[in-house]
Amino acid sequence: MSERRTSSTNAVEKGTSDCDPSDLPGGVVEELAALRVIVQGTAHSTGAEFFQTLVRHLAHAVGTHFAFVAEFASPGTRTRARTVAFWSRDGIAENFEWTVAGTPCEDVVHGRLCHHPSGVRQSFPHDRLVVELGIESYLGVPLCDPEGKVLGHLAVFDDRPMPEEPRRLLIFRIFAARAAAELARLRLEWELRASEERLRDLYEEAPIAYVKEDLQSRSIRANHAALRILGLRPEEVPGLVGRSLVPDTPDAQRRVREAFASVGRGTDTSGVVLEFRRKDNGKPVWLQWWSKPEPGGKYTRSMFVDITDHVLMEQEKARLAAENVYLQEEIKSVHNFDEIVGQSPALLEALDKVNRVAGTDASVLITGETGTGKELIARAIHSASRRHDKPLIKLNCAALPSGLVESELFGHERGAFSGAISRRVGRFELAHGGTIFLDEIGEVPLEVQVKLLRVLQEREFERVGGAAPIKVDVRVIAATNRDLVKLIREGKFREDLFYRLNVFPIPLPPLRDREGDVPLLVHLLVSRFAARVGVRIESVGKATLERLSRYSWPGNIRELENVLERAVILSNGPTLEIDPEVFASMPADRPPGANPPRPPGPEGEGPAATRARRTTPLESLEANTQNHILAALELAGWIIDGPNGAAKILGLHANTLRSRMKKLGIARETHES
Ligand SMILES: Nc1ncnc2c1ncn2[C@@H]1O[C@H](COP(=O)(O)OP(=O)(O)OP(=O)(O)O)[C@@H](O)[C@H]1O
Repeated sequence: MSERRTSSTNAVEKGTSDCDPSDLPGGVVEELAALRVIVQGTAHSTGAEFFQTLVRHLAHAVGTHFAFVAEFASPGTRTRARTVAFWSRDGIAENFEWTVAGTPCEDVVHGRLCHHPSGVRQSFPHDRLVVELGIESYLGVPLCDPEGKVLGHLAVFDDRPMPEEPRRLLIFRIFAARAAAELARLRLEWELRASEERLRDLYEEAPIAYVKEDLQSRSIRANHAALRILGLRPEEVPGLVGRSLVPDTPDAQRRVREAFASVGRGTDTSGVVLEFRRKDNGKPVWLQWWSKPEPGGKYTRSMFVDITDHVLMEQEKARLAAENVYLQEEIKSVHNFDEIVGQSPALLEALDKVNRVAGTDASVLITGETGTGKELIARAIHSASRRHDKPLIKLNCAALPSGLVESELFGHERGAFSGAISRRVGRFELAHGGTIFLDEIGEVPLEVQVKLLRVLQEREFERVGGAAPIKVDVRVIAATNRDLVKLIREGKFREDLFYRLNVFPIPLPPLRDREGDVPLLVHLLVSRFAARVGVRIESVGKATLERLSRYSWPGNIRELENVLERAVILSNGPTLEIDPEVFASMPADRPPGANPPRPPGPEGEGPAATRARRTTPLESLEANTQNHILAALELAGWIIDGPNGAAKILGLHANTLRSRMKKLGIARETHES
């Protein structure tokens, strides 16, 4: 059939020019005429219009009042059919749908040509249309796709008999072949559209983001996931330069440069991690990105997934790791926070300031000679503040080469400078929610002082090599043994930073000004070292204690610690004695009544130190501690806890004091009796 049609079509095309139809046999002439009708009538139409033309011409060609083309109402079932074009007497009528069982179409839809020359009404008395129209005859043929699958059917019918006529059948078959071809084409078109729609839905609704862009990273198309992740509105997509969403940090720029270079070379980028900023709110997003150049080389197709949560987790891990390293360092240095010993007015005045400022968030500047307990005081302020359960992070600014102070304080991005292999979390970030203690603040390089000032004023900073500001909630405590006013005069310290830090100054007295504190410290430190070294020392020799009290201690408590630690290690009895030779060899010893010498270095130029002579009779460490606690209890009216309690005076935790009182047998009755 199709071979004949092909040759006939050619014949029609030729016939109009150089072939005389009267030379051909009769059947072929009929066929040619029918084909001409179809070709001319339907040449420029498709779909519904095509079928309407077809049924009109068919009815005329075979001489019937009625003709239709029908398809199945629902694909996959043959129980119901509906017309796609219906010719009724002298015009196109409304399409209709019907159940094929019990109608002349029933056999046709099952694949058989069916001709009822007459008697249709009698044979199908329940077919409403047949009865209504008074149908007498019927001719129907199935319409099949090239694989033989029935897609629908073509039928002509009439209220007059339709005798068997080869010519009519031939013409009918030609129309049927054309109708079948159009129906098959429509079906294919429909399937194509449906699959395109499915693909579009898949593309649009895919959980993975897809973007098509040119080699300058101008986007052409983006699916919903891409819009959602990048914070874009659909109308912002065409022409948007993807690179404009990459932050201006060395690391982010390098990554995107490398990714684009490899796409430009025609290679895939598989799974690179890129950092972007959302278009709508500038928030950072991290994407794992795959790009593939299109075969033409002009566009790339990219897909990406949002891994921001994962990256943030990694960063938090890095922060915790940094915190861990920091804490490990901290653990190595033993702190005795609750053991601020001393009752000299100079120390009590400093402790009173600690109490007053601890509860506020004010910056504190602790000044004093080396070894006077500045760090101890900083820790005491933090412990008594509302931030006590958050970290206290310390940085000794003098312990680092000046080039590293900035990155140590503020962290750095990967690749911020040569050697910055990975991103580093700075001490300010570690201290978030807590306190940062900047020891030796006078050593901070001028360029870093600017950044410090910004944190103090605005509570934000940027990592070295980073563009995005990082907000922090950190209380700053700084300490120095240098004369900052002098440094300001010399142009080495910023005045504005000084005033910001100096909101609440706490000057710590040197040990030589702490009248009466040396014996207390001696007893505390000797018992601490004895326990550590594992020796039993019950008292300190009278002469030794006098010498210790007389000495001017330019290195303050740290120097006292060193001397006592050495003495404890060398001790050979329950009474600690220090050879007078040791004092003779020490630079700052002074005879009783003599003015104390000034400590070495520029900071020694301070006010003349007061004399600190010790006249306490020799007693055991235990007795001394007992007396000391009793004195504090008396002073506090036997109140242990609270701001004016004995524990506060002694710089001890209330529970520690209670357990010591119990151990030493101190009770109020004892006092009252
Ligand atoms: N009042 C005190 N009671 C008990 N121990 C103290 C007291 N003050 C300081 N110390 C001890 O003295 C040592 C030195 O103190 P710290 O490190 O706080 O001094 P610093 O002023 O910060 O020193 P530097 O200026 O050298 O950094 C520490 O071991 C500390 O525990």
